[in-house]
Amino acid sequence: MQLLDGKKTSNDIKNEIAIEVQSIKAAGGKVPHLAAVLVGNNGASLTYVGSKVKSCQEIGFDSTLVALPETITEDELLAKIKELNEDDNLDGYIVQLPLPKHIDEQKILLAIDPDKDVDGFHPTNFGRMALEMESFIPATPFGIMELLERYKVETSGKHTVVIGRSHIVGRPMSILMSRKGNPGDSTVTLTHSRTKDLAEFTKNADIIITALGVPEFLKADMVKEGVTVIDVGITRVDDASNPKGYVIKGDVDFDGVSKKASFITPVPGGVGPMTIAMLLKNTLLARKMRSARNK
Ligand SMILES: Nc1nc2c(c(=O)[nH]1)N[C@@H](CN(C=O)c1ccc(C(=O)N[C@@H](CCC(=O)O)C(=O)O)cc1)CN2
Repeated sequence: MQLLDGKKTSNDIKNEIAIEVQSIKAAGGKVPHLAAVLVGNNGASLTYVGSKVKSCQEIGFDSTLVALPETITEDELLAKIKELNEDDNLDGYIVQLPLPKHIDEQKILLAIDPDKDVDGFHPTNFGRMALEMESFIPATPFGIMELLERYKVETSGKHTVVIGRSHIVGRPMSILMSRKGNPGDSTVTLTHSRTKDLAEFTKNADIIITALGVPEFLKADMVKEGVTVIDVGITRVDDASNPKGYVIKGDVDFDGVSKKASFITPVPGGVGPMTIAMLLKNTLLARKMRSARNK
């Protein structure tokens, strides 16, 4: 069994980007600038946005944290988005999800300038991704593709079962794995909460990508020998004995499934850190595209 080490791989990617930033600086160019919009005080979102800003500082990007109160109205947030779209000093930005319930997420994501949409959630980028054109690819699926590539996992002609149809992970993942190329060229089944007999699909899968958010639901008897398992689930489970007050659990019963798997991601330290690294990669791409447009 080979562990797909997202922590190590994400550090490699950050180092590679840091080297590119040094060359941009040496050539007198402008370094990439990422902004992160955080609405409210959701504990997990604070952690993730904090990591995004810290990573920018580590690799030499400019970064801006736009922290807004939970009580902000939809119109006020849309006004902020307009400001960020018009800010010439900014290459890309993200709006951290989830947003408070009184704000229509879809409306906010639609308002983001597709050229600055480094999360790749705008329909323009989503459509370009589906059509195999250059675009920003949502960071979590992009990170999974990068792990498969760097660890040379064979995906061509394989049966990939994706569990979960969220717009952030499952749906884009199913598109990427069915696109031409390597990784890709897979035969994909997208399963979800209404799928009957899920285990019938997982038992026949060569590759399973699970993004359900149900701790340890994928058990050893639901997979075949030699399977590749990508665990996107990150659930915080209360644990008074832990100094943080919680432990992080993936969707996969790691101890059981890893005995049958040929490749598997851990949680934590698998897909999560890759999400941050690929956001930085998208931001570097945004900078390059902007400087090419301004020539
Ligand atoms: N605008 C966006 N919102 C959200 C995205 C996104 O890509 N764009 N994805 C997730 C949250 N996320 C990044 O934003 C994210 C999730 C997890 C990790 C991570 O490194 N996890 C660690 C565990 C850390 C912990 O929870 O203590 C791990 O798996 O090792 C990074 C980023 C939803 N929102």
